Amino acid sequence: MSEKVRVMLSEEAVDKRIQEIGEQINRDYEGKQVHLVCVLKGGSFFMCELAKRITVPVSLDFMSVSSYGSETKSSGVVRIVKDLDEPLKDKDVLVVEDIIDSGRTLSYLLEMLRDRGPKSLKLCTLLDKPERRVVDVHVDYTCFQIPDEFVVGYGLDYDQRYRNLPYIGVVELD
Ligand SMILES: O=P(O)(O)OC[C@H]1O[C@H](OP(=O)(O)OP(=O)(O)O)[C@H](O)[C@@H]1O
Ligand code: HPA
Repeated sequence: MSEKVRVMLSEEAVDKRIQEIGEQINRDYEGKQVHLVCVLKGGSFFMCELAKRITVPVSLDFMSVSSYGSETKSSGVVRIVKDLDEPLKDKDVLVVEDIIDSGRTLSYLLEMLRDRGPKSLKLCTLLDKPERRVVDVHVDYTCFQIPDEFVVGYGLDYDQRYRNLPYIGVVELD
């Protein structure tokens, strides 16, 4: 059996939309410094492209989380695998993610980060699959809402592969 990737969102479409979102962030954060928090691994490609388009002062930090074992996955409890290097106290924090699916990861993570006392806390995602939502999450910036299909590329993986594709695609098996 071989795999093919069907393009859902071309590289040009993704780049154009990231530019638009970057401009919106520049307007919203005028006069401030935005502290971007990247959720690894998937968020890293989007974070880099977004950061290049932001013209207000930017600082960056990275964290990695994983759901607890399969039994508790549906509880949405996440374990910090790599924590942030810096405190969030009094910072204007913008969490950058590749995708919001059930909403469990981000809902839990945002609560955890809010407890660290940022001045503001917002969420920016490359992709959102609203049909899959189980837990409500307020998303401040969404590049694309997509249908309920398993996507790869731009940081998103299928069994750790395809993260490096410069577009968003759907893996199809022949
Ligand atoms: O809304 P949810 O249903 O919680 O799903 C979204 C989460 O799943 C993906 O991460 P994943 O665990 O695949 O990690 P990765 O970024 O390292 O691939 C994605 O990056 C989000 O963090
Ligand atoms: O569609 C997806 N693709 C890759 N990883 C994911 N994690 C949640 N949804 C997805």
